[in-house]
Amino acid sequence: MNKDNKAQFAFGMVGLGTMGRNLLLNMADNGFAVTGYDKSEKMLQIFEEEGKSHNLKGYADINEFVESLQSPRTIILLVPAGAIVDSVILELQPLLDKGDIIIDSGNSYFADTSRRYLELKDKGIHFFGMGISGGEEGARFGPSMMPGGDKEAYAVVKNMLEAVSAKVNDEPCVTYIGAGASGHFVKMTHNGIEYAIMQLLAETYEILKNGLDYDNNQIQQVFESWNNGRLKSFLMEITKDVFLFKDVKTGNLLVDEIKDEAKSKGTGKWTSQVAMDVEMPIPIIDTAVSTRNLSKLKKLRVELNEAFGPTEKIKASKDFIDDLEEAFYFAMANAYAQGMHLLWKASIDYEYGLKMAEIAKIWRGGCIIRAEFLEDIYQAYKKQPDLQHLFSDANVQAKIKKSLKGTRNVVSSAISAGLAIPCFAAALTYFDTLKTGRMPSNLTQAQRDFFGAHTFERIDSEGIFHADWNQKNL
Ligand SMILES: NC(=O)C1=CN([C@@H]2O[C@H](COP(=O)(O)OP(=O)(O)OC[C@H]3O[C@@H](n4cnc5c(N)ncnc54)[C@H](OP(=O)(O)O)[C@@H]3O)[C@@H](O)[C@H]2O)C=CC1
Ligand SMILES: O=C(CO)[C@H](O)[C@H](O)COP(=O)(O)O
Repeated sequence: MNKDNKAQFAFGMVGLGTMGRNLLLNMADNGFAVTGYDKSEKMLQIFEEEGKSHNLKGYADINEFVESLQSPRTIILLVPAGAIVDSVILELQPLLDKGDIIIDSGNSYFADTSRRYLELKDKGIHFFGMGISGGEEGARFGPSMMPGGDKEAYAVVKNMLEAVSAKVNDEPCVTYIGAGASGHFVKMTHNGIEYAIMQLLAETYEILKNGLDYDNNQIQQVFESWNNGRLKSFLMEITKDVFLFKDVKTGNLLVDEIKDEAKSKGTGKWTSQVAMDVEMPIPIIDTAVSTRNLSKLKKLRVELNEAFGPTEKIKASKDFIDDLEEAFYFAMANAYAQGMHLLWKASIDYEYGLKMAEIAKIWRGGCIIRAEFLEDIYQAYKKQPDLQHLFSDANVQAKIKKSLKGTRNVVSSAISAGLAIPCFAAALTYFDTLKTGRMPSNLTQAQRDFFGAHTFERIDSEGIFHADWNQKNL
């Protein structure tokens, strides 16, 4: 540390918890001069201890922290989303100069990012939202990052972000996402897909455990074999390992000792809420959010389980595990397709200018939803940048077609046995609806017009029509 020159660090981090500390250490590993600020003394100590081989420093005083940064000051926030981000910005603002940069890298709600950008723009401070994914390990050794908004400020940090990000085929898993709050919108959608895939893995576990009576060891083997094939993904990989992890307290497998009530921090819910706002159907993600909420109704579930009785076993054919692999592939593909479709629509409605291929490309490494299948998504949008829906791509279509038979067998067998597979079922019914040339929605329109004079359109002429349904024109 150079004591004669106070402003010695190139990048500063506010929040030295799981993500902030590890990203900062990653930056230090890559040769960047970094400093951090956290109100927790404990976090500062851990940070300095873990980073002792580097020339870095942590501050408990925000004034000293800001003074230690070179101009233009570049400060990344990795604090809990919501009011804390506003309070940190409020503390920083009087200490900053025009041209300084704040990057919010937490899971902030995208509308908050738009508001903060405008508030800080008035004061001459650059602000942009940047989603980050990869958890603790990703932050430490290479995350996927989704910066969007202020292009001028992005140019200042581009090289650093590319250096610290994950790499796939030597290409960085970070790119300029688009205008406005697009970085946080894309990260929110990433998390929506994350919820869907996690729920599909949970339902697969349910089928194997309660439908087929597999023990944890057998379940682990199924996931392990799938992870060596086209279903290879980060979530599949960690899930297979969960089934081997021993509880220190009981010596049993830890998974069996964990309560069946799933918590959430909000990004999945926001994805569903926003999808409703922009009228994009993403029922697998919606169902994954609702299923976490259903899991919280433990007392009611136990009461109704006693009232209605247990589920039955699945009468499995010898190829059932192969069918299950197809069903997982099918439902997973639908989940990614729904997320991408939402991004396609948001890009139009919010004028984000998203490059869909680039998004798939930077999700192939570093992030929680990284998966083999993202290569197919990347290639599809690379070939056709304006592709509305992933399932219009010929390569994806061919693969989906091949997995349909197994999917129908798994979904119908599980439903017949009374097993709860909400996301598998949502995937299949979404797909079947999407490929219905003429839906029964003409009846919905007739009903709306009948009870509320809401009008309808006709197939044989342009215009808006209303019928006097009470005349009983039978
Ligand atoms: N964990 C993950 O896998 C991922 C998290 N994220 C997002 O990243 C953000 C950070 O998450 P994560 O690192 O897990 O959270 P942590 O809780 O581990 O870390 C947040 C840190 O910020 C500190 N902090 C809180 N308020 C202030 C303040 N006013 N000034 C300075 N420091 C403060 C906290 O201190 P204290 O504990 O004392 O309050 C804590 O050390 C969140 O938005 C999260 O959603 C994004 C991707 C992955
Ligand atoms: O952003 C993440 C990964 O990409 C976080 O891990 C995410 O916040 C987890 O969400 P939840 O707590 O709602 O399951």
